[in-house]
Amino acid sequence: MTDRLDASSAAAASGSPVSGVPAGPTAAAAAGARGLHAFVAGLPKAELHVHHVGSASPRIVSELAARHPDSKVPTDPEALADYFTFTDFAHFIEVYLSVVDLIRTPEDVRLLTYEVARDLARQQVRYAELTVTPFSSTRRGIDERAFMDAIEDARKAAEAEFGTVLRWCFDIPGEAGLEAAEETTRLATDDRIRPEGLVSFGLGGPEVGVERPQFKPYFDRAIAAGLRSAPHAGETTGPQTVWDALTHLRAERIGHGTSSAQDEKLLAHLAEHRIALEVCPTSNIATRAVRTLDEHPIREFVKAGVLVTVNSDDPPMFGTDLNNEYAVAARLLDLDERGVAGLAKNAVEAAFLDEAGKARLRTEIDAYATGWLAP
Ligand SMILES: Nc1ncnc2c1ncn2[C@@H]1O[C@H](CCC(=O)c2cccc(C(=O)O)c2)[C@@H](O)[C@H]1O
Ligand SMILES: [Zn+2]
Repeated sequence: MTDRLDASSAAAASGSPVSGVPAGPTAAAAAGARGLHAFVAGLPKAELHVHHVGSASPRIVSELAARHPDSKVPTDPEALADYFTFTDFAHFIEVYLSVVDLIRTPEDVRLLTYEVARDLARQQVRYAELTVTPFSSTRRGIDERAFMDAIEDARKAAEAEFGTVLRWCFDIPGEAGLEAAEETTRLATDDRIRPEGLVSFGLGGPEVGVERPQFKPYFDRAIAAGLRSAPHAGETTGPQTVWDALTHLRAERIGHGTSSAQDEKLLAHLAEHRIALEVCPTSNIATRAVRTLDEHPIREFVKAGVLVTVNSDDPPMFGTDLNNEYAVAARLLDLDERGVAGLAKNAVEAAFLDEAGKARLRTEIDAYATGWLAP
């Protein structure tokens, strides 16, 4: 499909004003691409779909692997790149869990979290909602109180030292079933244990055979406790999974939602109700959820007026980072700098952040884009 959107319609559809023009297919485009990468690198950003363990850098993973020689995870960063090559989604989960197995002490948790925050700050990420799976750590023997203290300690240090604001999304690893759902809900709603930075509740892992409606009681409890709902859906299964997340889990945002493009009514519903899709282009290719980037449905989403946010999911595992995901989205949507700034502002609109915080981020993005584009 080659229905290329020009920057104006793309950015307009994505909810932000633009007067930019699409880069032409010439040397100017090459210069523009270089300029665009530089623009993205400095652009203040918010990231809404990025996993805690999935963000462990090769350096951190190899350091943790060295601490645990019994692990099959390579200690050599180069070998790790091969190790992070997946044949399908199930293989991705298997590799993901082998990294989860490396996180064995509260010190491992704090080191991981602080370094992830450092990597986000390096990309000018001012605000990130990090998806954390506490069940996977508590069931592996990490004390729940120590776990919460470790992530909160790193969160506060990151805000003080990097200026990056972190919030948590606690997600249920759905394939682990209702035991995991109960434990995750308890950790997310018990005021004696839930961390101050917790804002949302999610559902991750394989979708095949993991029907969303069964988790309704747990999402009801989390929402009643003031948490926002942002489950994965439509990543490796069809649009019905997205419908189920909307109707049974009262999703306010959808992780991936890739298969939404197969259902016109669903696209219209998402657009009408401003339910953001947390789009992670390279993730979808790496896990084989989508065959090639040119076949990625992000253009259909924008064309349908859906609120599209750009995210990295598990960046080191997918050989990417958030800046690269913005560059990929800009290429697929044929965006200039103003259009890319519009994507950043989409993430601010969809963030589970108070209005004052959103206003600050919007001002930062506008000031940066204006400064960049000034003659
Ligand atoms: N793109 C992604 N799409 C979906 N999820 C993703 C993605 N990236 C990262 N995740 C994370 O993968 C985990 C999967 C954990 C899991 O399935 C599982 C199954 C059985 C037992 C246990 C256990 O811990 O004992 C865990 C989830 O927690 C989720 O947060
Ligand atoms: Zn994810």
